[in-house]
Amino acid sequence: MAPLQHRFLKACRREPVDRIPVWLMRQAGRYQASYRAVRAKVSFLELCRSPELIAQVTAAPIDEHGLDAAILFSDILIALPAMGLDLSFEKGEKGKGDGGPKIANPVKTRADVDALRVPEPEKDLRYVLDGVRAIRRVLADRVPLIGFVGGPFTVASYAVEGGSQGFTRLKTMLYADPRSAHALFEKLTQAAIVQLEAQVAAGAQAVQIFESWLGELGREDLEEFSFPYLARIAAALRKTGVPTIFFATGMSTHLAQLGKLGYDVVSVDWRIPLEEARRQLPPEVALQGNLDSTLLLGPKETLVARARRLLEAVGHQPGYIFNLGHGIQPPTPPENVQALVEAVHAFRP
Ligand SMILES: Cc1c2[nH]c(c1CCC(=O)O)Cc1[nH]c(c(CCC(=O)O)c1C)Cc1[nH]c(c(CCC(=O)O)c1C)Cc1[nH]c(c(C)c1CCC(=O)O)C2
Repeated sequence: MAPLQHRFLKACRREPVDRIPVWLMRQAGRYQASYRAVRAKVSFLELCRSPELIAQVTAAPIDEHGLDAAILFSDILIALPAMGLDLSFEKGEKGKGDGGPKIANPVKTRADVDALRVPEPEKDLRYVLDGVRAIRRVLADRVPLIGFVGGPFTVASYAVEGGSQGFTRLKTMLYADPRSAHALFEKLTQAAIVQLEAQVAAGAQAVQIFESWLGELGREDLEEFSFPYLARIAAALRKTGVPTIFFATGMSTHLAQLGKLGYDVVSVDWRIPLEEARRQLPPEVALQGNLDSTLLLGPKETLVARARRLLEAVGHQPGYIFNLGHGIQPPTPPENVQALVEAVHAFRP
């Protein structure tokens, strides 16, 4: 199929589609036996640094479940080592859940911020871009490839806290040392732009910004510390010509503002009825979301009924991409992913 005619790209541009496109955040991951088999042999970072394995795990959910878009297998923290931060992923301890990211030398002072380097993607992150090129070869235009980076606030939360341990240090920096916070967001904005430009140049056909934890901020802080940077990323990406998707959680109270940042698609979480999100976003912005990922744990009948409700609510208007409100949870039965994709494709827009 001609690449621009894929239903996912058409929906991003708010053109009519034959079926509602569906892809799922974390569609390549631990709920799949094929992914667990790869991870039994290599660490998470080794996986992220191998172009061949990146292509293999990115394509697996397309082959296994018939999803309408692939998402680059990587991580929002992948550029931090090149920027000067010592990143590792801890192995999950038995009974303590999964291992999370850890940064041994988190950003604390203005000097730490100034020492951060903006990465040079073709040099520092060559394996990501070789991964993008390898995925395009493996996919052979069956479905489009989505590239991504983390949003400045979400990446900063790991860089400053040293891992997944809340937001107090970063938020304290906003109030106690706003100039350093701005300098940090400025660096992360530049890093986001150069990475996404390089991913598009290597073959990514759409891009998504994962700003997962932005819902931590209130309106005043969003206006000062986040929206200007997000708008700059959107403006830079517009020049690349590929559709742009903005994703965050906990942001349902700010949809009118998010709709003005310049992204083609806004992805919303499960906290807001989808038809309400549709009314609050400007008509020129497409909508993605918003099934609660817990529904994928079952029962299947409830999952399918809830998916149909979303489709009936917004699927008859152009500009809708079916997705979850956040990532797939590792205990998800693969047959439920299959049932969900079939239910979305059975709907007539
Ligand atoms: C916050 C965040 C991270 N990474 C990401 C986010 C934003 C999205 C979100 O909110 O979930 C983004 C991400 N991480 C991963 C992808 C791949 C693409 C996809 O399939 O969606 C994407 C888009 C792989 C991954 N990234 C990670 C895994 C699990 C690693 C493993 O195999 O053990 C995967 C598949 C590890 C990771 N990476 C991160 C954390 C906190 C963790 C540990 C928690 C966890 O295990 O889920 C940082």
